[in-house]
Amino acid sequence: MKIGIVGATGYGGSDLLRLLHQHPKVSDITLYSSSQEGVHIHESYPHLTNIYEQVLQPIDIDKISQQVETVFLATPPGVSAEITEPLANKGLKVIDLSGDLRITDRGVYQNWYKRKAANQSIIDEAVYGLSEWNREKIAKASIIANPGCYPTATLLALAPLVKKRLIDLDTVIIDAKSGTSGAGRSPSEMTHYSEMNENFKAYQINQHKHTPEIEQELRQWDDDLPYVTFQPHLVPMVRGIMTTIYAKAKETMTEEFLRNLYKDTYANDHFVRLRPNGMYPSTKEVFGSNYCDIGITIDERTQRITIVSVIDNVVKGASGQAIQNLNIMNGWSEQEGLAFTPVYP
Ligand SMILES: NC(=O)C1=CN([C@@H]2O[C@H](COP(=O)(O)OP(=O)(O)OC[C@H]3O[C@@H](n4cnc5c(N)ncnc54)[C@H](OP(=O)(O)O)[C@@H]3O)[C@@H](O)[C@H]2O)C=CC1
Ligand SMILES: CC(=O)N[C@@H](CCC(=O)OP(=O)(O)O)C(=O)O
Repeated sequence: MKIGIVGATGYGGSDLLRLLHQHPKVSDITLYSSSQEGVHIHESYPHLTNIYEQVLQPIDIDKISQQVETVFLATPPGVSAEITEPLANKGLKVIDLSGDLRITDRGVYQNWYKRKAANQSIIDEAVYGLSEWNREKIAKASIIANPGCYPTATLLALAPLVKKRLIDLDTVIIDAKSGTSGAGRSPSEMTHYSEMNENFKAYQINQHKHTPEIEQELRQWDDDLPYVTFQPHLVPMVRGIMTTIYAKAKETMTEEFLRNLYKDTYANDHFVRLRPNGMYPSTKEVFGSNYCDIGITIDERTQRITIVSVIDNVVKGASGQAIQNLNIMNGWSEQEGLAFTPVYP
């Protein structure tokens, strides 16, 4: 299949290149850039030397439509809102890694992203690409809104409980920590070495744009949901997200019941792995991979449930889940191009 990547010079784009290199169904990749036309990709990323020889092409919708069949948009907010529609009108399939097409209510998007939303028709056409929970819709979709990194870790962790309406939703607290690659490649004051080395910060308290995305998806499963508390932190590492989620059980439940619920729910989902009783995952255990690892317990004294989930933010939180969705859209095995072990240590 002929694939295009817009934004290949960013972290999400370069990780797509890493994974697609060993994807058996992808033979031909064209790279597009808004700022580095004519430059070889390995000049921007020397680690790709002798692996990718492509020269970055300008973002010209007509040319893209002649060159590729499916295009990944690994671009900052605002870009997909502009270019998804013209690309789709040319018959291309689009997998968007940004947040532009995830929020179905334009007013909510504009409120949290502080920018103009995409046209409603293109938002309505996009399918939210949480692979494990939306397979049937993804299989028929032409446009995918790939989930945000924090929402991926959060929704996979909460889904079994929320779908069965087993927790009081106004007690949910999502305490999330991310490595700095989540902020992209462009230098920023928040993430540069002196700011982050030997440091740990909470940021965007009560203002993070992933809050409405998490609420929107949880509401599809339990319409009792008012709001959740979601709090991200930056930690001094490059890749990885850990969410520690606390929620109160509606009715008395045992540890055994809880474990069986998660085991049964994800029994056929290769990329979601449940830790045995008393064990909790750490970010290194999924580093560089498409896995989401989950540990769960209940304090039978307080009936408070604690769920710990980890992902690699760039892979399951972006490029890997985007490829999982490409596989589903094409009827290929979900593991194509993604079947490798995490990098450890
Ligand atoms: N990093 C992560 O962990 C995750 C990222 N995401 C989302 O994926 C998207 C990409 O993220 P990431 O790769 O980290 O970001 P980066 O900042 O690393 O890269 C974004 C790329 O977009 C391109 N770009 C910038 N402005 C424009 C423009 N006006 N038109 C077209 N292309 C443009 C740039 O390439 P060039 O100058 O060559 O055009 C740049 O390299 C973002 O929306 C992000 O929020 C989602 C989940 C996780
Ligand atoms: C550490 C860090 O800065 N992380 C980013 C999350 C990146 C992301 O997933 O953003 P999109 O929803 O646009 O895809 C943030 O907090 O904004």
